[in-house]
Amino acid sequence: MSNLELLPAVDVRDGQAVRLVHGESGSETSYGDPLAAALAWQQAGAEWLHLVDLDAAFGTGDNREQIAEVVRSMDIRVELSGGIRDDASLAAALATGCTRVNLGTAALESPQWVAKAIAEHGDRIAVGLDVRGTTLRGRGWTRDGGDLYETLARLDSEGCARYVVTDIAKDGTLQGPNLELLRNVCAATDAPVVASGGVSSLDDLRAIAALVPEGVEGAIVGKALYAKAFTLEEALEAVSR
Ligand SMILES: O=C(O)c1ccccc1NCC(=O)[C@H](O)[C@H](O)COP(=O)(O)O
Repeated sequence: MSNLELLPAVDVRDGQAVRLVHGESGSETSYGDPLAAALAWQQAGAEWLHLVDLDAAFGTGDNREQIAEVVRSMDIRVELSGGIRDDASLAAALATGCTRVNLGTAALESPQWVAKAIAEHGDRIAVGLDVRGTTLRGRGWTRDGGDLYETLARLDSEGCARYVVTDIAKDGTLQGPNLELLRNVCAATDAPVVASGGVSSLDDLRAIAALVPEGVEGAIVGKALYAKAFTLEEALEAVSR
Protein backbone atom coordinates (compact mmCIF):
# COMPACT_ATOMS: atom_id res chain seq x y z
CA MET A 1 0.00 0.00 0.00
CA SER A 2 1.71 3.21 -1.15
CA ASN A 3 -0.72 5.68 0.45
CA LEU A 4 -0.09 8.15 -2.38
CA GLU A 5 -2.96 10.64 -2.49
CA LEU A 6 -4.32 11.42 -5.95
CA LEU A 7 -5.64 14.88 -6.74
CA PRO A 8 -7.47 15.12 -10.07
CA ALA A 9 -7.19 18.68 -11.37
CA VAL A 10 -9.88 21.08 -12.50
CA ASP A 11 -8.28 24.26 -13.89
CA VAL A 12 -10.84 26.98 -14.65
CA ARG A 13 -10.42 29.64 -17.35
CA ASP A 14 -13.24 31.90 -18.48
CA GLY A 15 -15.77 29.63 -16.78
CA GLN A 16 -14.56 26.43 -18.46
CA ALA A 17 -12.49 23.47 -17.29
CA VAL A 18 -9.33 23.64 -19.41
CA ARG A 19 -5.90 22.12 -19.79
CA LEU A 20 -2.87 24.22 -20.65
CA VAL A 21 0.50 23.20 -22.07
CA HIS A 22 3.43 24.39 -19.92
CA GLY A 23 0.83 26.53 -18.09
CA GLU A 24 0.86 28.98 -21.00
CA SER A 25 -2.07 31.30 -21.43
CA GLY A 26 -3.57 30.75 -24.91
CA SER A 27 -2.72 27.02 -25.01
CA GLU A 28 -6.11 26.01 -23.61
CA THR A 29 -8.06 22.92 -24.57
CA SER A 30 -11.57 23.17 -23.15
CA TYR A 31 -13.27 20.32 -21.32
CA GLY A 32 -16.60 21.93 -20.47
CA ASP A 33 -18.29 22.64 -17.17
CA PRO A 34 -15.89 22.66 -14.17
CA LEU A 35 -18.58 21.47 -11.75
CA ALA A 36 -19.43 18.51 -13.99
CA ALA A 37 -15.73 17.60 -14.17
CA ALA A 38 -15.30 17.88 -10.40
CA LEU A 39 -18.41 15.79 -9.73
CA ALA A 40 -17.19 13.17 -12.18
CA TRP A 41 -13.85 12.84 -10.33
CA GLN A 42 -15.69 12.63 -7.01
CA GLN A 43 -18.06 9.99 -8.41
CA ALA A 44 -15.05 8.01 -9.65
CA GLY A 45 -13.68 7.78 -6.11
CA ALA A 46 -11.39 10.80 -5.73
CA GLU A 47 -10.71 11.84 -2.16
CA TRP A 48 -9.16 15.17 -3.22
CA LEU A 49 -9.74 17.78 -5.90
CA HIS A 50 -7.04 20.21 -7.08
CA LEU A 51 -8.99 23.29 -8.21
CA VAL A 52 -7.26 26.19 -9.96
CA ASP A 53 -8.58 29.64 -10.85
CA LEU A 54 -6.37 30.30 -13.89
CA ASP A 55 -7.81 33.76 -14.56
CA ALA A 56 -6.90 34.82 -11.03
CA ALA A 57 -3.42 33.31 -11.52
CA PHE A 58 -2.90 35.18 -14.82
CA GLY A 59 -4.53 38.42 -13.64
CA THR A 60 -7.23 38.22 -16.33
CA GLY A 61 -10.18 38.33 -13.91
CA ASP A 62 -11.40 35.50 -11.74
CA ASN A 63 -13.89 32.65 -11.50
CA ARG A 64 -14.40 33.13 -7.79
CA GLU A 65 -18.19 32.52 -7.61
CA GLN A 66 -18.01 29.43 -9.79
CA ILE A 67 -15.04 28.06 -7.84
CA ALA A 68 -16.88 28.61 -4.54
CA GLU A 69 -19.86 26.72 -5.96
CA VAL A 70 -17.64 23.80 -6.96
CA VAL A 71 -16.12 23.63 -3.45
CA ARG A 72 -19.61 23.81 -1.88
CA SER A 73 -20.78 20.94 -4.07
CA MET A 74 -17.92 18.60 -3.11
CA ASP A 75 -18.02 16.03 -0.32
CA ILE A 76 -14.28 15.49 -0.76
CA ARG A 77 -11.28 17.62 0.22
CA VAL A 78 -10.34 20.50 -2.06
CA GLU A 79 -6.96 22.16 -2.60
CA LEU A 80 -7.54 25.61 -4.07
CA SER A 81 -4.98 27.48 -6.16
CA GLY A 82 -4.63 30.58 -8.31
CA GLY A 83 -4.25 34.25 -7.51
CA ILE A 84 -4.31 34.02 -3.71
CA ARG A 85 -2.01 36.91 -2.92
CA ASP A 86 -3.49 39.17 -0.23
CA ASP A 87 -5.77 39.20 2.82
CA ALA A 88 -8.97 39.53 0.77
CA SER A 89 -8.23 36.72 -1.70
CA LEU A 90 -6.96 34.45 1.10
CA ALA A 91 -10.05 35.09 3.25
CA ALA A 92 -12.33 34.43 0.26
CA ALA A 93 -10.48 31.22 -0.63
CA LEU A 94 -10.54 29.85 2.93
CA ALA A 95 -14.21 30.84 3.31
CA THR A 96 -15.16 28.52 0.44
CA GLY A 97 -14.60 25.65 2.89
CA CYS A 98 -11.67 24.24 0.93
CA THR A 99 -9.29 22.06 2.92
CA ARG A 100 -6.23 24.09 2.00
CA VAL A 101 -4.99 26.77 -0.35
CA ASN A 102 -1.90 26.93 -2.50
CA LEU A 103 0.11 30.16 -2.44
CA GLY A 104 2.48 30.67 -5.37
CA THR A 105 3.29 34.20 -6.48
CA ALA A 106 2.82 35.57 -2.96
CA ALA A 107 5.55 33.26 -1.63
CA LEU A 108 7.94 34.93 -4.08
CA GLU A 109 6.77 38.54 -3.92
CA SER A 110 5.33 38.94 -0.41
CA PRO A 111 7.39 36.73 1.90
CA GLN A 112 6.33 38.50 5.10
CA TRP A 113 2.64 38.17 4.25
CA VAL A 114 3.11 34.47 3.50
CA ALA A 115 4.98 33.93 6.79
CA LYS A 116 2.00 35.51 8.57
CA ALA A 117 -0.48 33.34 6.63
CA ILE A 118 1.50 30.22 7.58
CA ALA A 119 1.60 31.29 11.23
CA GLU A 120 -2.15 31.99 11.28
CA HIS A 121 -3.49 29.12 9.19
CA GLY A 122 -0.88 26.35 9.55
CA ASP A 123 -1.86 23.23 7.63
CA ARG A 124 -4.42 25.09 5.52
CA ILE A 125 -1.56 26.79 3.67
CA ALA A 126 0.56 24.99 1.09
CA VAL A 127 3.10 26.71 -1.14
CA GLY A 128 3.30 25.95 -4.84
CA LEU A 129 6.90 25.71 -6.02
CA ASP A 130 6.55 26.07 -9.79
CA VAL A 131 9.93 25.80 -11.46
CA ARG A 132 11.81 25.92 -14.70
CA GLY A 133 15.11 24.23 -13.89
CA THR A 134 15.62 25.47 -10.34
CA THR A 135 14.17 28.94 -10.96
CA LEU A 136 10.76 29.63 -9.45
CA ARG A 137 8.05 31.26 -11.58
CA GLY A 138 5.17 33.44 -10.40
CA ARG A 139 2.30 35.52 -11.86
CA GLY A 140 0.73 32.52 -13.61
CA TRP A 141 4.23 31.11 -14.19
CA THR A 142 5.17 34.08 -16.41
CA ARG A 143 7.86 35.76 -14.26
CA ASP A 144 11.04 34.56 -12.59
CA GLY A 145 10.88 34.61 -8.81
CA GLY A 146 14.14 33.36 -7.32
CA ASP A 147 15.95 30.16 -6.49
CA LEU A 148 13.96 27.05 -5.56
CA TYR A 149 16.20 25.86 -2.74
CA GLU A 150 16.75 29.28 -1.13
CA THR A 151 13.00 29.86 -1.09
CA LEU A 152 12.35 26.36 0.24
CA ALA A 153 14.79 26.92 3.12
CA ARG A 154 13.09 30.21 4.00
CA LEU A 155 9.60 28.69 3.92
CA ASP A 156 10.75 25.67 5.95
CA SER A 157 12.12 28.01 8.61
CA GLU A 158 8.68 29.65 8.73
CA GLY A 159 6.95 26.30 9.26
CA CYS A 160 5.38 25.80 5.83
CA ALA A 161 3.32 22.60 6.13
CA ARG A 162 3.48 21.33 2.56
CA TYR A 163 4.77 22.03 -0.95
CA VAL A 164 3.16 21.45 -4.33
CA VAL A 165 6.05 21.01 -6.77
CA THR A 166 5.53 21.53 -10.51
CA ASP A 167 8.10 21.25 -13.27
CA ILE A 168 6.58 23.74 -15.73
CA ALA A 169 8.45 22.12 -18.63
CA LYS A 170 6.43 18.95 -17.97
CA ASP A 171 3.05 20.44 -17.12
CA GLY A 172 0.25 19.53 -19.49
CA THR A 173 2.64 17.67 -21.83
CA LEU A 174 2.02 14.02 -20.91
CA GLN A 175 5.83 13.56 -20.88
CA GLY A 176 6.10 12.03 -17.41
CA PRO A 177 6.87 13.68 -14.06
CA ASN A 178 10.29 15.06 -13.13
CA LEU A 179 11.21 12.39 -10.58
CA GLU A 180 14.68 13.82 -10.01
CA LEU A 181 13.22 17.19 -9.05
CA LEU A 182 10.80 15.50 -6.65
CA ARG A 183 13.64 13.51 -5.06
CA ASN A 184 15.79 16.62 -4.71
CA VAL A 185 13.00 18.65 -3.11
CA CYS A 186 12.18 15.79 -0.72
CA ALA A 187 15.85 15.62 0.26
CA ALA A 188 15.83 19.36 1.02
CA THR A 189 12.73 19.46 3.27
CA ASP A 190 10.97 17.39 5.90
CA ALA A 191 7.57 18.75 4.80
CA PRO A 192 5.37 16.58 2.57
CA VAL A 193 5.51 17.17 -1.17
CA VAL A 194 2.66 16.97 -3.68
CA ALA A 195 3.89 16.21 -7.21
CA SER A 196 2.34 18.07 -10.12
CA GLY A 197 2.78 18.13 -13.87
CA GLY A 198 3.44 15.66 -16.64
CA VAL A 199 1.77 12.46 -15.41
CA SER A 200 1.01 10.40 -18.53
CA SER A 201 0.52 6.79 -17.44
CA LEU A 202 -0.18 4.45 -14.57
CA ASP A 203 3.54 3.67 -14.54
CA ASP A 204 4.25 7.37 -13.90
CA LEU A 205 1.92 7.20 -10.91
CA ARG A 206 3.61 4.04 -9.65
CA ALA A 207 6.99 5.80 -9.99
CA ILE A 208 5.71 8.74 -7.94
CA ALA A 209 4.19 6.33 -5.40
CA ALA A 210 7.65 4.78 -4.98
CA LEU A 211 8.79 8.18 -3.65
CA VAL A 212 6.32 8.15 -0.74
CA PRO A 213 9.04 6.92 1.67
CA GLU A 214 11.16 9.92 0.58
CA GLY A 215 8.39 12.42 1.38
CA VAL A 216 6.02 12.56 -1.58
CA GLU A 217 2.47 12.61 -0.26
CA GLY A 218 0.34 13.11 -3.34
CA ALA A 219 0.17 13.53 -7.09
CA ILE A 220 -1.94 15.96 -9.10
CA VAL A 221 -3.23 14.53 -12.37
CA GLY A 222 -4.73 16.70 -15.08
CA LYS A 223 -4.20 16.15 -18.79
CA ALA A 224 -3.86 12.35 -18.57
CA LEU A 225 -7.36 12.02 -17.10
CA TYR A 226 -8.95 14.44 -19.58
CA ALA A 227 -7.16 12.74 -22.49
CA LYS A 228 -8.42 9.38 -21.13
CA ALA A 229 -4.91 7.90 -20.93
CA PHE A 230 -6.38 5.97 -17.98
CA THR A 231 -9.40 6.30 -15.74
CA LEU A 232 -9.33 7.68 -12.22
CA GLU A 233 -10.52 4.30 -10.96
CA GLU A 234 -7.48 2.67 -12.61
CA ALA A 235 -5.20 5.33 -11.14
CA LEU A 236 -6.56 4.83 -7.62
CA GLU A 237 -6.14 1.08 -8.00
CA ALA A 238 -2.57 1.47 -9.31
CA VAL A 239 -1.38 3.51 -6.31
CA SER A 240 -3.20 1.41 -3.71
CA ARG A 241 -0.85 -1.56 -4.20
O1 LIG B 1 -1.69 26.18 -10.11
C1 LIG B 1 -1.57 27.34 -10.56
O2 LIG B 1 -1.68 28.35 -9.85
C2 LIG B 1 -1.29 27.53 -12.04
C3 LIG B 1 -0.97 28.80 -12.48
C4 LIG B 1 -0.71 29.00 -13.84
C5 LIG B 1 -0.75 27.95 -14.73
C6 LIG B 1 -1.07 26.67 -14.29
C7 LIG B 1 -1.35 26.47 -12.94
N1 LIG B 1 -1.65 25.22 -12.47
C8 LIG B 1 -1.73 24.06 -13.30
C9 LIG B 1 -1.94 22.86 -12.50
O3 LIG B 1 -2.00 22.82 -11.28
C10 LIG B 1 -2.17 21.58 -13.28
O4 LIG B 1 -3.50 21.26 -13.08
C11 LIG B 1 -1.34 20.44 -12.78
O5 LIG B 1 0.00 20.79 -12.77
C12 LIG B 1 -1.59 19.14 -13.59
O6 LIG B 1 -0.69 19.01 -14.67
P1 LIG B 1 -0.86 17.86 -15.80
O7 LIG B 1 -1.16 16.57 -15.08
O8 LIG B 1 0.46 17.81 -16.51
O9 LIG B 1 -1.99 18.30 -16.69
